Amino acid sequence: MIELSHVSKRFGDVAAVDDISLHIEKGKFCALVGTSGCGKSTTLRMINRLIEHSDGEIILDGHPVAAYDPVKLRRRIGYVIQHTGLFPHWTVARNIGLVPRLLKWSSADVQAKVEELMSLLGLPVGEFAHKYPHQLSGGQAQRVGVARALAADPDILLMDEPFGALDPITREKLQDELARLQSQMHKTVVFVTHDMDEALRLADHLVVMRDGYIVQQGTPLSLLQHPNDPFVESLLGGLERGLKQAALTRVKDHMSPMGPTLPAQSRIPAAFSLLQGLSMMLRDHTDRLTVVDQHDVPVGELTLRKIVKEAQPEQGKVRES
Ligand SMILES: Nc1ncnc2c1ncn2[C@@H]1O[C@H](COP(=O)(O)OP(=O)(O)OP(=O)(O)O)[C@@H](O)[C@H]1O
Repeated sequence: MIELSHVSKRFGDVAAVDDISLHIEKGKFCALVGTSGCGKSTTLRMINRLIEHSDGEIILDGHPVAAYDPVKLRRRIGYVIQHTGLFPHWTVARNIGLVPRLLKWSSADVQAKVEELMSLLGLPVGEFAHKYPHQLSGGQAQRVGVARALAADPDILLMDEPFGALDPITREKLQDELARLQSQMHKTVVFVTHDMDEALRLADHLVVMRDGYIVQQGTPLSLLQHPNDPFVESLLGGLERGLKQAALTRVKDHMSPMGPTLPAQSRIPAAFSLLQGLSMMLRDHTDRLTVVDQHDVPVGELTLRKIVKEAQPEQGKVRES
């Protein structure tokens, strides 16, 4: 658990972070979003004490960060940045094993951990263990960066624009993989991004910052339903807010029981989103879909009427998946 209480950071006369309070529960994914220079990276770096805060208190697992030895603190917190920060003259395997070696793990344990993480992140050991960073694509280097951050099995992972330098397709792929890893590992993640779609896709808790302070925070769906400020509304996509909300809402939570009429021909898996349902209706020129489970067995139906109804803020439900 991470708790920031009335935290500020001044650089001379500049208030980079101004009296922010934030509670991040254990195992949750928190995304910090906002325009350039609003204090996102400073907030992140105060958590692992790369930057010391000027005021307020930052608590990790019940203890103020100020009470930890900064070097030991950083070894137990994973940290991933945009340009990986890999050592260029070290192989992939050596880069990933850095922190376990510093923690004096045995070489057998380091090697086992490195191999486990490489396969978890889709980097076949035989192909990549002995490569150097300059021999990797941007996406592969970023995977190595994530593996290195996870090597000592930290409870907390800080990620500063980790996918910011990647092309959109690689970026989306790594977002999917991070979501998959998080569903298995349940780390407490603090993730900085400029990209609202990335934040909406990954976060349990979304924090919108401007000029050093927090404008609004909550679940992605609650912010989409009730932005409290024109700045938040425009960051959330203005007119496209309804579509983003539909993208976060699962068919299974809003389908109706099978009706007495013949099932619709078009079928949608229950795990898909209402946005995918809407797209399928447009493609198939229909206002009704049969919802199927993972074995392709019909379990309900989804109607256009229901999607439109769910898009109303009063009717929407907060996402729990
Ligand atoms: N070491 C420093 N010395 C002086 N000012 C700094 C320092 N680091 C950051 N700042 C200032 O603090 C403010 C917040 O910077 P920060 O890097 O946290 O913003 P950010 O939201 O992460 O920006 P970006 O999205 O562009 O990375 C900016 O005005 C920046 O110029």
